[in-house]
Amino acid sequence: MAVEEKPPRKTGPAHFLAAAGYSLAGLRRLARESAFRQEILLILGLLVVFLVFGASLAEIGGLLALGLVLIAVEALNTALEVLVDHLSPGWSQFARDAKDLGSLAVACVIGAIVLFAGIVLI
Ligand SMILES: Nc1ncnc2c1ncn2[C@@H]1O[C@H](COP(=O)(O)OP(=O)(O)OP(=O)(O)O)[C@@H](O)[C@H]1O
Repeated sequence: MAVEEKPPRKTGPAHFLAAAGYSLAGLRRLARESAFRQEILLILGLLVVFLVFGASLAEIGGLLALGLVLIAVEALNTALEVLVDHLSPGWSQFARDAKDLGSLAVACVIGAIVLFAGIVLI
């Protein structure tokens, strides 16, 4: 297997700009996942409900912060799925465990968001 040479490491402001570009590329990749698009709809839907019910700035900030945590966990879960699919094109127990654990992590954050929204709105 041919090994591609790594580009030289960037430092200082160039590193900061490059990292922002990598994150944007990650966001574009994540946007191809239907689960991610549904999670964004959940956050936006709850945001509208919070605004209609006159939630405080702190409550809206809490929702947005939890939404960012959900995006972060979904990004890591997608990274894990990409690796697992590459390592195990067929069925295997480790692939199943890894994907199920990733799903659990996402489900926990969605549970935290639903709990938070329930507490704010009740
Ligand atoms: N290669 C595999 N070997 C064994 N089980 C697998 C494999 N790929 C997927 N699974 C099982 O199928 C489930 C769904 O996997 P799939 O790849 O369809 O994820 P997904 O539904 O796209 O996840 P998400 O909604 O988080 O994107 C996994 O949680 C796992 O239990």
